[in-house]
Amino acid sequence: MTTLATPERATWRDYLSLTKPKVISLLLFTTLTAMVMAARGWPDPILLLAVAVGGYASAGAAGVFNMIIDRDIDLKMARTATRPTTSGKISLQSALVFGLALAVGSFTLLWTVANPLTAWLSLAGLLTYVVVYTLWLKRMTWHNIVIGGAAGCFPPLVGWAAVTGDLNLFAWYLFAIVFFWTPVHFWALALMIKDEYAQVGIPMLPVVHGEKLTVIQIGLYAILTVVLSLQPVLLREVSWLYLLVALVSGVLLLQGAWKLYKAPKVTRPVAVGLYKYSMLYLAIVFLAAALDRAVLS
Ligand code: HEM
Ligand SMILES: CC(C)=CCC/C(C)=C/CC/C(C)=C/COP(=O)(O)OP(=O)(O)O
Repeated sequence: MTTLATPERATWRDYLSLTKPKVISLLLFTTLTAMVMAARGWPDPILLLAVAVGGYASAGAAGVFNMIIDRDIDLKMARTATRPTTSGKISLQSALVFGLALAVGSFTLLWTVANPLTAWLSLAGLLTYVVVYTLWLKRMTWHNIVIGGAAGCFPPLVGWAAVTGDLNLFAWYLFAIVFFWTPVHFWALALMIKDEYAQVGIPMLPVVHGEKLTVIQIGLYAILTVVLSLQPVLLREVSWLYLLVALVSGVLLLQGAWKLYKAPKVTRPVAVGLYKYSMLYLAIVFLAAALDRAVLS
């Protein structure tokens, strides 16, 4: 007698993995620290909680839609091959319902507890990631990261708008810091997995123009990131504490990029080092700005 294999049931962990929780942890960190910067101290705890939940749900929905759209290429890359959308553990329909529920829930929560601007900014981040990056540019041009990377710059605007109901020049500087940081973060990683991208035909910079040009671009974007990160000091939005931290962590970022440039050949430890440090760098800069504005002003 033959027994029919029953498909493995998806658990809550599978659904959680669709939201890319590790990536969201840093996105959300930029949102919550931007709230502290805007409030110059602790924001209202109910607002903080609503923005944390709404921000997670919005970025999570973006991750779900990305995994639905990209399941053909995700299946062929070792890093992404076991995602529930590629293994079939979560059906397309279930993923779609989950993503839509997160997106609608997030928009409603942010609109009602924060304000309409916050809800719209969050939706703009989601749409930039899904439509501009995933659907439009990712498979078309190596500029995908620079232009599509704007998606990841919305979280600090979301946090700022939730507290103030508005945006100012300083909030846009936070956007710009993440904007110029993203290519450093992503291309350092792309250097290590360029063969996988080449295999599935994704035109990431190291695949299209090689390692040397990628390393030069990483250096230029690292310089722009550090220069931009110092501008809020000139605007007197932050003071000596932030200046000190941004300078030291910025020098370390530049050092990482320089090490990559000087190496005769890109080696995994150097690229991994910069990739990992890039994430610490962003967290440190945002934390320093939040502390500076909360404690020193
Ligand atoms: C277009 C923009 C971006 C692209 C294409 C990108 C791409 C990636 C990729 C492919 C990974 C590897 C994930 C894995 O190992 O499965 C990664 C990791 C990560 N990214 Fe990004 N990223 C972008 C922007 C951002 C932004 C704006 C943030 C946060 C502010 C961020 C935070 C992270 C974190 C925290 C990780 C580590 C996740 C882990 O350890 O598994 N990324 N990114
Ligand atoms: C405010 C708001 C909702 C903002 C959303 C911002 C957002 C979700 C940014 C995500 C960045 C990211 C993980 C890109 C990787 O995509 P990939 O397709 O290149 O990576 P993969 O190969 O791991 O799927």
